[in-house]
Amino acid sequence: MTARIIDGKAFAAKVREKVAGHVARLKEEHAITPGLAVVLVGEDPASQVYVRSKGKQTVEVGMNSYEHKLDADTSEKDLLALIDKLNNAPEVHGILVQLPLPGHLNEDLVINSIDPAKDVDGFHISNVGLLGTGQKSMVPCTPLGCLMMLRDYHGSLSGMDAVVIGRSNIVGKPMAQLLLGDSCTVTIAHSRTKDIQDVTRRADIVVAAVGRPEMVTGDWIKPGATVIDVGINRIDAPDKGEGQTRLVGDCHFDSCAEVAGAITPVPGGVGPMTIACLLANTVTACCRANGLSEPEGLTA
Ligand SMILES: NC(=O)C1=CN([C@@H]2O[C@H](COP(=O)(O)OP(=O)(O)OC[C@H]3O[C@@H](n4cnc5c(N)ncnc54)[C@H](OP(=O)(O)O)[C@@H]3O)[C@@H](O)[C@H]2O)C=CC1
Ligand SMILES: Nc1nc(=O)c2c([nH]1)NC[C@@H]1CN(c3ccc(C(=O)N[C@@H](CCC(=O)O)C(=O)O)cc3)C=[N+]21
Repeated sequence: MTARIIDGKAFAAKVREKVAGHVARLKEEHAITPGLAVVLVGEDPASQVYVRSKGKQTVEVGMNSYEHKLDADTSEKDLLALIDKLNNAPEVHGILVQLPLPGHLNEDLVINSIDPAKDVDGFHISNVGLLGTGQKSMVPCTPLGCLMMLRDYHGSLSGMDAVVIGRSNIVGKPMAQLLLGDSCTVTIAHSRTKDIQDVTRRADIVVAAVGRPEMVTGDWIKPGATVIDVGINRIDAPDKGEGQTRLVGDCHFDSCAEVAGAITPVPGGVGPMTIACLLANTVTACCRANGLSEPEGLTA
């Protein structure tokens, strides 16, 4: 079998188009421009790339982008003061604090200081609790993007066996909640899972969010299953020349694609959908903040 490739890049472009349509409507009918504030502490080069690309795409869909770059040694007090200012700024509808934060900053404290209504990452404990109890919330962007692609490909996910590899608060756990919400039978695997290949081989859907380059190989996959590769790993690529690197996922693409029914590539899979969902969440947050009906099909 050769898997169908789920084109996250093309899907993300469609989501951004929808978002742009809603932004135009908000501007014309209500004179409101949605605004997204991104806070970056420190100078991690990978984070800088993401922040730049988020800012660019935010502007491309017609929203306002506010970038706040703080020194790596910024105090917790100063960061919390900035978040407080953004919480109270009416032109800011979404706030994202890029993770990971430098070690001296308490991530939980910082995230929980964001107004939950502006928490477009969906990481605030209130949003986590709302998602876990099936109530309306802000849904984390990466799992939301995965869910959109799965729903688009399968239609209904009801009754499917899904295995999520990874139990982080930002990907694995919310992904499992969303799949459960769509009535999958969900298993969460992690570094202590025994005979993990046997677990994944039973799954109709495998979502890999591990952070280990190409760990999941074709023999882990049931023939015809759908593989969603969340991993973003930069590895050395001496074949491309000295000092060159390439991006790979947590799944070994070629061997998985031989067995799977469908698979997302890296790059061009989950990554672009994550940013598109961030923009979607910002529009949703803006509509809710203004008591307007929220766009359909852009949230879970
Ligand atoms: N495409 C996108 O938009 C995004 C991509 N990512 C990427 O997704 C990946 C995961 O990110 P994140 O969730 O933040 O990572 P974390 O490091 O927070 O979590 C990794 C999870 O994988 C588990 N794990 C580690 N090693 C193994 C193993 N050998 N077998 C089984 N499970 C294992 C860990 O288990 P345990 O809990 O037991 O330690 C943990 O639960 C990374 O590659 C990251 O770059 C992340 C965010 C967005
Ligand atoms: N508060 C917070 N929210 C996040 O959502 C968040 C974060 N912190 N910290 C870092 C991770 C990582 N992340 C990615 C987003 C897009 C791509 C993406 O677009 N990737 C492209 C390739 C980009 C490249 O070439 O480097 C692709 O997969 O095709 C990747 C990774 C969001 N994260």
